[in-house]
Amino acid sequence: METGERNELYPVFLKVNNLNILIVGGGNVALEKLTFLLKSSPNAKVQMVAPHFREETISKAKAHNVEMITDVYAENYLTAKHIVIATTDKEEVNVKVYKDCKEQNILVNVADNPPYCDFYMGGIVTKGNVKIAISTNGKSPTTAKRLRQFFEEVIPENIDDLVQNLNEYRKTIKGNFEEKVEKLNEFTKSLVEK
Ligand SMILES: C[C@@]1(CC(=O)O)c2cc3[nH]c(cc4nc(cc5[nH]c(cc(n2)[C@H]1CCC(=O)O)[C@@](C)(CC(=O)O)[C@@H]5CCC(=O)O)C(CC(=O)O)=C4CCC(=O)O)c(CCC(=O)O)c3CC(=O)O
Ligand SMILES: NC(=O)C1=CN([C@@H]2O[C@H](COP(=O)(O)OP(=O)(O)OC[C@H]3O[C@@H](n4cnc5c(N)ncnc54)[C@H](O)[C@@H]3O)[C@@H](O)[C@H]2O)C=CC1
Repeated sequence: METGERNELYPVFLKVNNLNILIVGGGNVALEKLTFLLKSSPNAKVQMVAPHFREETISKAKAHNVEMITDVYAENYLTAKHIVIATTDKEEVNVKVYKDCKEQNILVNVADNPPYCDFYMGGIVTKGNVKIAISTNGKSPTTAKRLRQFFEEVIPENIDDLVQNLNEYRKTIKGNFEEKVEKLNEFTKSLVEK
């Protein structure tokens, strides 16, 4: 069914190893969000705060130097944070996290709760230097997951060779900016010609 709706979210590729991320909660949802975050960005700087952490969450966190603080959420944990993900089983705690973040202009995602998200986590495909992020505008996370699996399958592993080769080639091209752009476009046009 064509509804005429359009995804107006703006994707960015964050250097999360330069940013301080807080995950509130240490249960199943925290583990899911942490797992996808670290799968894409193994060096992300993450701190977690929860009164209780599940075993699997602890193993994952330890393997990636994620700091775990055993405590209930309090506003002081937002200090110096850029991005916060709330995953607790207490609606009122998640809403408090959301409001505290809004007051401090910190980007916040209440997992699985779109009205309380400044941004959504997406499906992510990584092949060497190439990364594709997928969003269904929050309409169907399952579709995002299936598309991620589809692109993981169809995008060739050696796509990174093309990137590396063109990176070398662009260093060797002489001339001004326009001439370089023209050469690179000429060199790669067969990729999009039917
Ligand atoms: C809006 C968003 C906000 C956010 O959390 O950021 C959101 C919201 C919700 N998710 C829900 C459930 C599920 N989420 C998944 C999976 C993923 N969810 C992810 C992102 C997002 N989920 C954001 C939108 C992304 C977009 O725009 O498409 C992915 C892509 C990335 C990630 O989690 O890091 C990751 C796949 C990663 C991968 O595999 O690559 C599965 C599938 C499964 O696990 O098999 C299910 C069960 C099936 C189902 O319900 O569809 C529910 C209902 C909860 C309830 O029942 O109450 C809501 C709430 C609602 O929709 O209202
Ligand atoms: N598990 C799932 O796949 C799904 C869960 N949900 C909902 O998401 C919420 C979380 O689910 P789970 O992660 O499975 O629960 P969980 O019980 O595994 O984890 C909840 C976490 O929140 C922490 N927590 C509780 N109070 C806190 C506080 N004041 N400050 C900081 N942390 C606190 C707990 O210590 C625990 O680590 C629930 O409301 C659930 O209904 C929704 C859809 C799917």
